[in-house]
Amino acid sequence: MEFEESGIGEECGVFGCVAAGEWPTQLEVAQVLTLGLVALQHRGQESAGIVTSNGAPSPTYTTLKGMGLVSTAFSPEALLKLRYGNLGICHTRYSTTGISELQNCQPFVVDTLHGKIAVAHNGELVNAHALRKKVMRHGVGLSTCSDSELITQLLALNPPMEEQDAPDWVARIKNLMTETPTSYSLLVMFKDVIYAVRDPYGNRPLCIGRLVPISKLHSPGAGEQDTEGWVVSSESCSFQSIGAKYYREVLPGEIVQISKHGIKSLSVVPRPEGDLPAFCIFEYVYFARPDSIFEGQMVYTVRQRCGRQLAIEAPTDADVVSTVPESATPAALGYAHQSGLPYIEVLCKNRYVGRTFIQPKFGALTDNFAGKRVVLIDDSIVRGNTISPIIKLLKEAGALEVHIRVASPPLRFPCYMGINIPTKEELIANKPEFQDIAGYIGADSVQYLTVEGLVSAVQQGIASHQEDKMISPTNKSSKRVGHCTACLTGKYPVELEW
Ligand SMILES: O=P(O)(O)OC[C@H]1O[C@H](OP(=O)(O)OP(=O)(O)O)[C@H](O)[C@@H]1O
Ligand SMILES: NC(=O)CC[C@H](N)C(=O)O
Ligand code: SF4
Ligand SMILES: [Mg+2]
Repeated sequence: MEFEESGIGEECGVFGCVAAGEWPTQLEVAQVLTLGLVALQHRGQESAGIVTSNGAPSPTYTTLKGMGLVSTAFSPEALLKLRYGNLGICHTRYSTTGISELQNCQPFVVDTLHGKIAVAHNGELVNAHALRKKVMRHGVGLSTCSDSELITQLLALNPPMEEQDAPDWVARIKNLMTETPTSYSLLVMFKDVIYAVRDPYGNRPLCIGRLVPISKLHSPGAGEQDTEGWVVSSESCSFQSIGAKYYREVLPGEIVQISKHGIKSLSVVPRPEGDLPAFCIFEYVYFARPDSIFEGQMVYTVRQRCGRQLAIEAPTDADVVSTVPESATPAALGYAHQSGLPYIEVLCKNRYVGRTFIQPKFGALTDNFAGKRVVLIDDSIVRGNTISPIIKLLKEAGALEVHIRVASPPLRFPCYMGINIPTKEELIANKPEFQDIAGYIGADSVQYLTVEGLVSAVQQGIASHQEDKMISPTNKSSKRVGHCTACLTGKYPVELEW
């Protein structure tokens, strides 16, 4: 069998739920957690884990972990064990630090001076190596190579300013933020609350939703008194599958407490003076589900805008516009709309062929394009493994010309913040062949969206009221909008130690 990798690795998904009102709750917290996690499956398929708590003063935590997809990681019998949960957090993993095995599977649960905490993490610590040594110097033993275990242990450490008798979680989380600037979106469960945390750069997403009765879901009159519970998720797409209303995003550097009494913003930790937020721009380009909302805008709409911008920057003399399914479709529609060319489908994707299994992944919808000049849109070219066989297929099936337009700039640099990008040498944009990329992949022409074009397509939809919401009284630097583009530009949001 022949294998050839394509694309860039996903990331992780975190999800949490706290039942509102009286406990024990009537809300099926375990079911909400499982459904929420299934909706984040695109962010990681290696393993999954769920931890629930009954929320009592000396709480009982129930933990389930398994390898593979959410649907296969837990047996129905095992899920029954979670039924007394009044709150819980869960995680679906794509490993970046520490191999894909059960002991690295999240959430991590450790006992601290004040009781057990459970931690779910999306991201990757840029200073994990040095921090590991530092923590070990304190006499803390680490049982895995995972940076998420490191976060858990850092939270368990007494911060310098803490009192002995009661834990000060804000102080502990701030201490973590002092030790490591990025990249993490975290859910920390302690007894009867969940702390939702985004690093000061806001590199990874995190948002909050409100569970309301189905009858009130679409009613504008549904008020706080109708709240059945609170949910928190890497992406808002999961709210649709559990009947929750989008509430708001957790801000960069913010620590939000979620309890049965509601949502409370405890603090917003500032970035160093002058530093902009650095939300991963590739969430918009490729990772996120198109029905998710970031920074007040739907990912699908941003992808369409990228396609429109691409049509402005790289117009093509052609007959039809099409997509490399799945994720490039909104950009292709945007390109078609802007260029005035008709949009048609030229490829049929076999959804049962895995990411690394070379061919046949696509079939040609010959009748739609034989004898025509095709502009084919993809959202990204990474190694270049996907696009070449497609061009060959389309030409053999009768396309007169195939012009490739890419709705993001060439990827040239590795990511150290939670995404597995191939090594520099593996990236097609760094190879000598890139000088004649069209000839190399067999296209009639190839053009990419510029960095400026991508950034403007992303940022023009961030409404000024959204920008205002990002201002915190203590942190004027969070006033402005900013995105990480490091894999495209080599400009990392923080100075790297290697
Ligand atoms: O240049 P390469 O290394 O081949 O990778 C680039 C391709 O990988 C991704 O798609 P993927 O096949 O993951 O599927 P999707 O578009 O359906 O999400 C991306 O959308 C590109 O099409
Ligand atoms: N992709 C991620 O967010 C991974 C989280 C963490 N670094 C892990 O490897 O488990
Ligand atoms: S380097 Fe690229 S993939 Fe990594 S966080 Fe930045 S934009 Fe996202
Ligand atoms: Mg693709």
